Amino acid sequence: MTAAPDPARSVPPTTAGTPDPEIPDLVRAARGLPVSRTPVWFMRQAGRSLPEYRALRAGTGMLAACQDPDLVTEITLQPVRRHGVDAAILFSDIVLPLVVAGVDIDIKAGVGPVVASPVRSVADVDALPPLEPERLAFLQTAVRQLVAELGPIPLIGFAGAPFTLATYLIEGGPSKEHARTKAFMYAEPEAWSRLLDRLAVSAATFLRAQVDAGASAVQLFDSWAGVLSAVDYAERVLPHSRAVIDGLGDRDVPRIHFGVGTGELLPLIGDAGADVVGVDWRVPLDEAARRVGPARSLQGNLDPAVLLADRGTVDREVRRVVEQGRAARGHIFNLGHGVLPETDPDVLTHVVELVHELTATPAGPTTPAG
Ligand SMILES: Cc1c2[nH]c(c1CCC(=O)O)Cc1[nH]c(c(CCC(=O)O)c1C)Cc1[nH]c(c(CCC(=O)O)c1C)Cc1[nH]c(c(C)c1CCC(=O)O)C2
Repeated sequence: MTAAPDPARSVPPTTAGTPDPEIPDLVRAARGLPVSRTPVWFMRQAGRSLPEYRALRAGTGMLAACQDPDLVTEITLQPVRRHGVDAAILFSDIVLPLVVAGVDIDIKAGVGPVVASPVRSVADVDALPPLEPERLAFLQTAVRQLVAELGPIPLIGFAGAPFTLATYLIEGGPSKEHARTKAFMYAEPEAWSRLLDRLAVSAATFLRAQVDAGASAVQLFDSWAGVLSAVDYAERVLPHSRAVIDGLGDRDVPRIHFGVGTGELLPLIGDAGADVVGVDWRVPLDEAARRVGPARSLQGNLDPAVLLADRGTVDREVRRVVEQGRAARGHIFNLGHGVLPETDPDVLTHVVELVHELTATPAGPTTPAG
């Protein structure tokens, strides 16, 4: 599916004394190693912007599709074939571990996850069923099929972080202010901590299942963490997100950690244990690199709405993100949040080509930091 690795590339050792030219650019960028060109993928690349996705999904509910290994495989591959992105992301959803464990959740089209009985008390927390790893056999089948089909292209596994999952469980569905969630966090600190502990355990189980079946990297989505102050995030959320990442043990895969509106939290998001901090469009990548420090790479951060503008604007903004990304230890090009459903897929393909063109190094690898 991609060109054979270029033997002329000199790839530094990743483990003492063993240079490995087989390591994909995504993994190298995540580790701050030289890349042949900046890797690109898009959050929500598999989904409603693609007509072939809408055709395949017709008549199948979102959660049913996520539990059908053949559908998961095909939907995950669609954007890789069409756009030539440098990574696939497993077609699934952050609420899937809860659904598989037996929590009554539906994903309503155009709305998002809706929880039948929201969590509002300690008793509700204790009643949440645990996720038995054996119930993830379908997911591991999908991952194995994908790894076989993808060849050298890495598959990113993912999970929802405890805070973001807690917002759905407590609110009962999507919300803007997350007021009930915060009220529960302040009023019931012990129940809160117990809830996030449980969510961390199931997120870690979900990630391990994907990595053990062959995923090459993982992303922890804490999409809504940006609604918290740095102090509350540090004290009441970060330890639980760290527990998810620590739950991967010594599995040697890069960890990407992302949230929206997290400008003030960027150093903490890194501290929770990420190799790569995902950044939305609000903070330019050179400034994000200063906030995160030299020990981590960055992912992001084109505003998804830019893709709805004219070609000149798209090109200018892509160039800006690429240039600002050079300040980071390593840069994985992405959007600042998911692809909007109304995006023209041809524009996504164009962005992949442009990023590759702007960052290709025919004479050999570059070090993004200079
Ligand atoms: C918060 C969150 C959710 N799910 C996810 C997050 C974190 C990322 C983010 O912040 O966007 C993660 C997610 N959800 C989905 C993926 C698949 C992989 C990918 O292409 O990125 C991933 C990584 C598929 C999906 N998840 C969902 C869809 C759309 C459902 C459909 O096609 O009918 C897809 C493709 C549904 C969903 N699920 C959720 C929402 C808010 C929605 C959108 C509701 C809507 O607009 O319809 C919860």
